Amino acid sequence: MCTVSDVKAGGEDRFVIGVGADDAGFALKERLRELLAGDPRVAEVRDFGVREATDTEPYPNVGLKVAEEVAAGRLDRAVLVCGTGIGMAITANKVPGVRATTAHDTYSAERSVLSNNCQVLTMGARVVGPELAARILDEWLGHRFDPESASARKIAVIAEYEDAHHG
Ligand SMILES: O=C[C@H](O)[C@H](O)COP(=O)(O)O
Repeated sequence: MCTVSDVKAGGEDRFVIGVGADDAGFALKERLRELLAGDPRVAEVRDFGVREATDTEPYPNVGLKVAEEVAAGRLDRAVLVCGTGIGMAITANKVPGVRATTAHDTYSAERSVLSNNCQVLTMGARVVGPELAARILDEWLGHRFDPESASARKIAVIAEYEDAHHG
């Protein structure tokens, strides 16, 4: 499995993005996966399942698998979908170094990157419709965190706590 750094080493600046869902989020994940596959800002999409709407794999199993890939540097970002997005966010945030957020509007999607440097976006298929979800995804792909920004020192507090308590 090539790592993100391998992709980046080739001068590739586009995202390597993982997607995952549970049965409640399967259909929306499939739609977002297709959008990502056709987006010029995305180099590769890796699908961590579920692969059918009848697969009742608990969402934490999928969320942890994807979040660990982000933490390991094998994914730049990830999109996780469940019924509300909440369970996937709670799950992904258990992995040290991962910042996941649920966003059901474009402003939150923008600030999740620019203020919070979130690598993981979660959405709830029972909360947001497919067209708005597509808009939110498009907004999210359009921003990159600025490590020189004023937000960086605030995020550093989170990282320092993690290192001190989970390092
Ligand atoms: O956050 C949890 C998700 O919304 C999941 O899809 C539904 O979980 P539940 O079946 O425990 O309500």
